[in-house]
Amino acid sequence: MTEAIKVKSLYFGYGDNHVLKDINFTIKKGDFVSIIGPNGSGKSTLLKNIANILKPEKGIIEVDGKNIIDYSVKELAKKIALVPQDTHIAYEFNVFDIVLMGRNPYLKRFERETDKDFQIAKESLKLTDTLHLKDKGINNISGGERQRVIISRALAQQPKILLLDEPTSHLDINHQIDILSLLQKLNKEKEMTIVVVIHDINLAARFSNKIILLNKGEVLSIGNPKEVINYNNLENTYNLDMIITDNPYTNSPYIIPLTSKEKNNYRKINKKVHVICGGGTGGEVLNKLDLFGYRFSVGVINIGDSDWQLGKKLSAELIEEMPFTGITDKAYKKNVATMEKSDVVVLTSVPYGKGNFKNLEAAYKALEKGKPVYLIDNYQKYKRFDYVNGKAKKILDDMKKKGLKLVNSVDELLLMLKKHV
Ligand SMILES: Nc1ncnc2c1ncn2[C@@H]1O[C@H](COP(=O)(O)OP(=O)(O)OP(=O)(O)O)[C@@H](O)[C@H]1O
Repeated sequence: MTEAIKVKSLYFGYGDNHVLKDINFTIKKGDFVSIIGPNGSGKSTLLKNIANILKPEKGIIEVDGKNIIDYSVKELAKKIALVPQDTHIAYEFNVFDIVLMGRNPYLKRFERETDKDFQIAKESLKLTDTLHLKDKGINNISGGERQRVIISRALAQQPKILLLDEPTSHLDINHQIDILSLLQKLNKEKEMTIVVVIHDINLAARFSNKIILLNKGEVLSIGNPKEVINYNNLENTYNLDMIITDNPYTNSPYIIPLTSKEKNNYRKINKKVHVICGGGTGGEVLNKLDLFGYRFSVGVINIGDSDWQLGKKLSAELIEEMPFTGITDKAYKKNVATMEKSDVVVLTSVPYGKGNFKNLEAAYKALEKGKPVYLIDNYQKYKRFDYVNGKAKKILDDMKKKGLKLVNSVDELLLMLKKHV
């Protein structure tokens, strides 16, 4: 059995407020899953359903292949521990006693904790760097310290699956990284399945292998960080303008939200960029040119190509060719004329074959006429990009000698483009 949690057609409502609608997903053993989504999208409610604190209206939740309603409370507590969002505790217990409560599922009625239980509680405190607080009252420590103590209580429970509702919300940046690194360690070394509700999308992308994006009580997207963190998913869900780039240190997607003021500032740029792309290689550059307020054209591009679709959505000027057709002379000439009217020409790392080679020739011509031409150079990622017997490589080498400017990323391109503004 590789499935830790399986949620099938789950519906849940608070009275008439139908919060979760037809939720379906599987979490595998050893997954590190982040649940993200705007306020009120149902994240905490989903977690509480999985922890059997709330009962679904409809649907089934299985843990380790068994319906959660078929577990006894203690048996389920040995499988799953929940760190709730609100860690406030009404009574004045001391920290150590609180963590020791994590051992309850392992004790029989009226049975006292053994040395082993005390040892496990102590180790759990050590893991979250809170052992020094063990004799303090739970309500006489800071919110961040209490959050770490409650995580220790969950660890003392020695669960196979750890559910955490915004475990970093009260933590300073240092402890945020500490706790997430600890979860990562438990995940890797003890194969503990981790499910966190988290607002920080960048942390979610960095630490988890799977993200569930909730919107209005439905799963809008599920997959690895690169599959879920994209413009379409996030702009619609959060109603926000943003830049999505790569975190160069972790190779995970990284978003920079923009205020409408920042966006409007970019809108003042009145320079025209012509982009030669295709097959999705233009996605990031077209989105960012649009966001930063450049006017841009795309071509020659086949109708139906994913970059053509994006260009159309962004209302770019398109120099088109019929689907699966090589570039005709007519389209080539139009492309050359469009480049002449542009301030800058940008080439993505698109592979060249017979069909699109004329685009490279047109760019060469523009460069020779003194037009600034940039290449976003990711060709090292390709096994092969030249399907015209070395002609594409030769023309690019010649262009480099004649002043083709190389940049490594779209962000670097944007910095360079500022010079032309
Ligand atoms: N105990 C409750 N009784 C009635 N309605 C509730 C209750 N708890 C949550 N809700 C409602 O259910 C919806 C989903 O809430 P939930 O807390 O699951 O969202 P969330 O995605 O975790 O939000 P946040 O990011 O703000 O923590 C909201 O409309 C909320 O007002």
